[in-house]
Amino acid sequence: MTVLITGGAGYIGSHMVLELADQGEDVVVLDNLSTGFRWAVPDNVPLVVGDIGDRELVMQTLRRHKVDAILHFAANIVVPDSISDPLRYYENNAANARSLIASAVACDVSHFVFSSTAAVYGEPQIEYVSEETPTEPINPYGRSKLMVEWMLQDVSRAHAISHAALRYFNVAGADPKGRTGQSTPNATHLIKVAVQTALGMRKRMQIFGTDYPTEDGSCVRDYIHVTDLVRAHVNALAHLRNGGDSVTCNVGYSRGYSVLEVIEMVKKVSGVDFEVEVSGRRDGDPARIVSSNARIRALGWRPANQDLEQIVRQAIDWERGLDEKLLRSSDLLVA
Ligand SMILES: NC(=O)c1ccc[n+]([C@@H]2O[C@H](COP(=O)([O-])OP(=O)(O)OC[C@H]3O[C@@H](n4cnc5c(N)ncnc54)[C@H](O)[C@@H]3O)[C@@H](O)[C@H]2O)c1
Ligand SMILES: O=c1ccn([C@@H]2O[C@H](COP(=O)(O)OP(=O)(O)O[C@H]3O[C@H](CO)[C@@H](O)[C@H](O)[C@H]3O)[C@@H](O)[C@H]2O)c(=O)[nH]1
Repeated sequence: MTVLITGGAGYIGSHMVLELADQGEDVVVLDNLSTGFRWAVPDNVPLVVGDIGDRELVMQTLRRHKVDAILHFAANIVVPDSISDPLRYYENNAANARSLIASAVACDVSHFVFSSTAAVYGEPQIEYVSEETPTEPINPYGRSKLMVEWMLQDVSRAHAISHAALRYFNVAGADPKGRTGQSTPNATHLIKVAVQTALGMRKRMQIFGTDYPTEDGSCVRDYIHVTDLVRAHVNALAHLRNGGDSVTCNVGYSRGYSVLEVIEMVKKVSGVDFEVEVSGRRDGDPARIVSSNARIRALGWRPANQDLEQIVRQAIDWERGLDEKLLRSSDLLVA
């Protein structure tokens, strides 16, 4: 039994590859390297460079490697880009996912684990978001992900394929052994931006709003370490392989930190009092979004890396080594 990991050369997917390879699972990666890196896939893991929307290539890969499960990470992920170029997001995140699911059904793949997002909830006015909270996405990114959840629900009813939709909260941190991490050059995520500012790669950073109805006025998020996140996929896959029903689960720590708290932590860990300016609110930011994680815990998931200080320390360590890694990588030379 082989697991196909789409987007396995990207940030989260490359951690998933390492986790499964460390466990001795047979893995194959499909990635078009649009935002991923060849070096992020270990040499002993087969990498098929191509697109999830390429039916022929996908079906050939599924058959050749006798794939029984797909972990589908490949997508476009920048919310503001999804607003300025919605059709690209519907094409890649929804239409290409439809094509991938069709290939999976045609090749009798048994299980499908999908990278969904807390963005499907929109702006919930609730302290802890459960999977029963209404899904009201407010941008094309969140909508494109919700469409795939719907497709999977219908397809799992009609065909012999079970699925898990995992709604990630805010993913951060890096592989504790330093093998991979968040490498996207222009990433917009708070911890990445704050770390880059601490390391002098940006002159200053902005806080998008301090007038929210939260304790200190800045937005509150549920930051989850990427290694705990990928372990949730291991639990979800085991559940499906043991004959469990299709399931939708939040994956977060059920604990919120404000933007100001995160920035303070990055300053403390880096020892650099970098420049921060308060600017206006960013479009589409909910004031607070924190998970209830009872359902994924019921599948046996137990987080192990909840310490924000540790998450930030590993993000800093990774960023420090990244420049050299990018310079050495053939991806950059090709670009
Ligand atoms: N990073 C977060 O905080 C976060 C939060 C919620 C959900 N997610 C979801 O997790 C998944 C992984 O995100 P990430 O942060 O690792 O992003 P990423 O950009 O680092 O990884 C995406 C990978 O998919 C590949 N890819 C994109 N389109 C493809 C296609 N059509 N065919 C083949 N490969 C393709 C890219 O080259 C890249 O390697 C995404 O589905 C994203 O929506 C991420
Ligand atoms: O330079 C920055 C960057 C971010 N923020 C704030 O920090 C918070 C977190 O922002 P960010 O790290 O961009 O994450 P989110 O917008 O919460 O979205 C992330 O988390 C979602 C799940 O909750 C995923 O779906 C998205 O892909 C992922 O980008 C928000 O309040 C932002 O306004 C700043 O103040 N300054």
